[in-house]
Amino acid sequence: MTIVPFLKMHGLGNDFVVLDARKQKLDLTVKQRQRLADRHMGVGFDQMVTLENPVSAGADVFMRLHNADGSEARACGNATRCIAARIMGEKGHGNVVIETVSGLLAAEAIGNGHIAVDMGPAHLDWQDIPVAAACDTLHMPVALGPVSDPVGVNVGSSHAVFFVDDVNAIDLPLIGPQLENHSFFPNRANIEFAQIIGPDRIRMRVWERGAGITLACGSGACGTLVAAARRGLTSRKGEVIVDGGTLTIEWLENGHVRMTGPWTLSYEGQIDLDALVNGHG
Ligand SMILES: N[C@@H](CCC[C@H](N)C(=O)O)C(=O)O
Repeated sequence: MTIVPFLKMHGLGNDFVVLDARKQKLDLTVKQRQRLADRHMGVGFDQMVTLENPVSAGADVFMRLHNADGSEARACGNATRCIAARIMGEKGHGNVVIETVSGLLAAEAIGNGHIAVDMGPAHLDWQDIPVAAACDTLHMPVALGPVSDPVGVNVGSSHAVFFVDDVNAIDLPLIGPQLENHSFFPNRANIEFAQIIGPDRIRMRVWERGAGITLACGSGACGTLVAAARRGLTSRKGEVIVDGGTLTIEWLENGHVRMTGPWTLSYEGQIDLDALVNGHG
C-alpha cells in the first residue's frame, strides 16, 4: 500500500491531480498515469502534478507535469497558479518560485484569490516550437479543413494558434487530434483556435497535446496573446476568454509572458496509489 497526500485542484476548469512526492519518491509508469487519469477507473485529470523537492537554489518546490495520456508536459500555466497558491499557503508568504523542467517560474499573490505568474520568455524560432522545417513561425505552412496559417509560440510548451472568425464553429474533436499529431509538429503540439473580440480581448478554445479538449489552457492563453500581438491583431496585454473563464495575459517588453488568474482546491486527502493505479480486479 502506498498512501500519498492527494489534492484535486483546478485552474478555470483545467483539472489537476496533485501528488506530493517530497517525502516519498513516486515513479508511475505511463500506463499507471493513464489509469489514474481515467475518469471511470481512476480519479480523472487533465494533468497530473507531482511535487518534488527543488533542485535549484531559490526555488520553493519542483513541479513535474504529466498529461492524461501519460506523456510528460514541460509547462502548465493553470497548474502553476494552483501550485503557487498551495506553496504560498505552506510558506506563509505571497511570493514563491516554482521549478519546472522548462525553468524557474516566479509567482505572486495579487489579491482576490488571483495569482500572477511570470511564465518566462515566449520562444518564437521554428527550432524552439519545434517544427519539422525552417519557417517564419508567424505564418506556419499548416492547413486542415477550414483552418490554416497558424502562428507558432513556445511558452515552455509548444502551441500552434489558428485565428478563426468563430471559435464555436470549429469541430474540435475532429480537427484537434489531427493537428496535434500533424507531421509538421515532431513532438506534437497544443492547438488553439482564437477569435479576436477586440484590441484587448480574445476568445480561445483549445485542443491540448496529450489531454484533448480542456476548459482552459494557461500556457495556451499566453501563446494566443503573443500570437495575436505578433500579428498586430491586439495589443500586448489583454484578456483571453476560455471555456472555463478569463485569464489576463501580458507580453512584457523583456519578452516574458505574465499570466494572471484564479485557482481552486476541491479536495484534499490521501489516496492508496497502488490500489488506484493497479486496480483491484
Ligand atoms: N493545461 C496546460 C498546458 C498543458 C501542457 C500540454 N498539454 C503539453 O503537453 O504541452 C496549461 O494550463 O498551460
